[in-house]
Amino acid sequence: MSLELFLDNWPNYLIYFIAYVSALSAFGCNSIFWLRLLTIISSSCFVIYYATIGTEPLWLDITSESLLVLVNAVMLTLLWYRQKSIQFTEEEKELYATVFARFSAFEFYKLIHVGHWQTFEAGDVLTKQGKKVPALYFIYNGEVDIIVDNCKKLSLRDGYFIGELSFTLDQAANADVIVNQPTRILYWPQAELQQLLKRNPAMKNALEAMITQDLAKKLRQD
Ligand SMILES: Nc1ncnc2c1ncn2[C@@H]1O[C@@H]2COP(=O)(O)O[C@H]2[C@H]1O
Repeated sequence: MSLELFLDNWPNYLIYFIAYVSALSAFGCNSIFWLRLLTIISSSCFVIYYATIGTEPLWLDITSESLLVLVNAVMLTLLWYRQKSIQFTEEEKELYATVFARFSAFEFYKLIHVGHWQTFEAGDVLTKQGKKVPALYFIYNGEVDIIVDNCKKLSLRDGYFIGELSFTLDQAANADVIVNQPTRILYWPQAELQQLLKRNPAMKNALEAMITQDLAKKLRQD
């Protein structure tokens, strides 16, 4: 390409460059929102490029790129509408903002949907050492005692998971866990949570990362 030709057409090449970089970035995105938005930007630029680069507009390319813009714009609108219609309680909003920020709003909604909120009273037993654990618990507000071989090892307060070991390793509980004051807990029955995570690999990764962080915090306490 001669310098003269390049200088004559530089706005077109710039548009092509933006389209190409946007498409590349879209392929590298984990977030469906950004993937769709970048695809819209990329395909819109390609439409302009194909409309202006030749002596005649390239109608076949313009049509296929326009369809990509249309499909992604519709899907993005649906995504926005779905996110907007999700309603969380005050407790759930706080949890989402502080602890479950790795999840998208819709993923968190699905997580909350299979979960149950309950206020446990002092003396309630969450897990029994050597017994199967029915659920994965998250302490929202309160305190529980961890008891191993009838000996209290420590107490855990807000922000800790309980039952994450048996959930991850599919084993019996390694401790009795007993609530020692009225404690607000969000819990997920193990089987239902496993099913949900099987259908949503991104959620599985996010929860595993949270459990890893939780275990690291617990190791520091020991
Ligand atoms: N040493 C410990 N420190 C913190 N938490 C513990 C400790 N031992 C047991 N737990 C918690 O008690 C739970 C008992 O059930 P899990 O073994 O599934 O998961 C265990 C942890 O959540």
